[in-house]
Amino acid sequence: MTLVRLENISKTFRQGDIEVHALTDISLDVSEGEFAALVGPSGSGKTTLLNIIGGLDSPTSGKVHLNGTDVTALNESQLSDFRLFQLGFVFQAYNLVPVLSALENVELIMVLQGRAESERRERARHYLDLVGLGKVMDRRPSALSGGQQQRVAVARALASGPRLVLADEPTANLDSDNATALLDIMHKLSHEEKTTFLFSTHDPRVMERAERIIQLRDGKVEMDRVIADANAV
Ligand SMILES: Nc1ncnc2c1ncn2[C@@H]1O[C@H](COP(=O)(O)OP(=O)(O)OP(=O)(O)O)[C@@H](O)[C@H]1O
Repeated sequence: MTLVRLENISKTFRQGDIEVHALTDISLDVSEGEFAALVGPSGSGKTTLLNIIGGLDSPTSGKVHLNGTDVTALNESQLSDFRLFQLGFVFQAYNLVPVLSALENVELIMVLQGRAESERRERARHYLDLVGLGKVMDRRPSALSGGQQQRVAVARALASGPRLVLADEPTANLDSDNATALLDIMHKLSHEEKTTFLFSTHDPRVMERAERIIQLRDGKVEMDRVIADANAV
């Protein structure tokens, strides 16, 4: 089933008299369960595309359909609800709240979703266990390594029950071993939880683990290749 459908997406940024064509006429589909990497040189449009799919930015023209909803037609309050219930985000900077424990950080989005405390706690523990942090869930982010903090961010994204997880350079601040370990965890979760992942990366070792590679250049899709069947583990 198609989860994301991009139709003729273009994005132009204007800086004074200068126009930057960040994305030009991008059309592509992402199916449910895919584990796909968005790759391409710096400035090729990866972040812009992820932001548009995630409703954090709007295209200059074109449409984004996610799970049957025309994201580009939503107003601000519909968009924030949509993001809260349908999407999980993992950013380059882990974006954890420093005064909260790992467990409380994972619970936070579920608080906003209005989930009951017992359910929140149970889900947060479950996902922290799955990412291998069961023993350190009471620690604050400052007492965790970078790799562990990013695993908290992955647990947080998944615990909210999203249809799609968008990850912008999730391994950019990690060394190679931590980067591959994080990707292995994301990959495992994408199969076990049947969650769709779309992540951007520069890292060749991270790219190797993708089941589909969408390569951008100058704001256009230069190559789009399925490496493995997303349903085969
Ligand atoms: N807010 C903005 N205002 C003006 N230009 C922008 C803005 N955001 C992005 N751009 C431009 O759009 C183009 C695409 O940028 P984008 O950040 O999407 O690329 P990227 O592939 O994610 O790069 P990187 O790998 O370095 O993060 C670049 O030319 C960038 O300078």
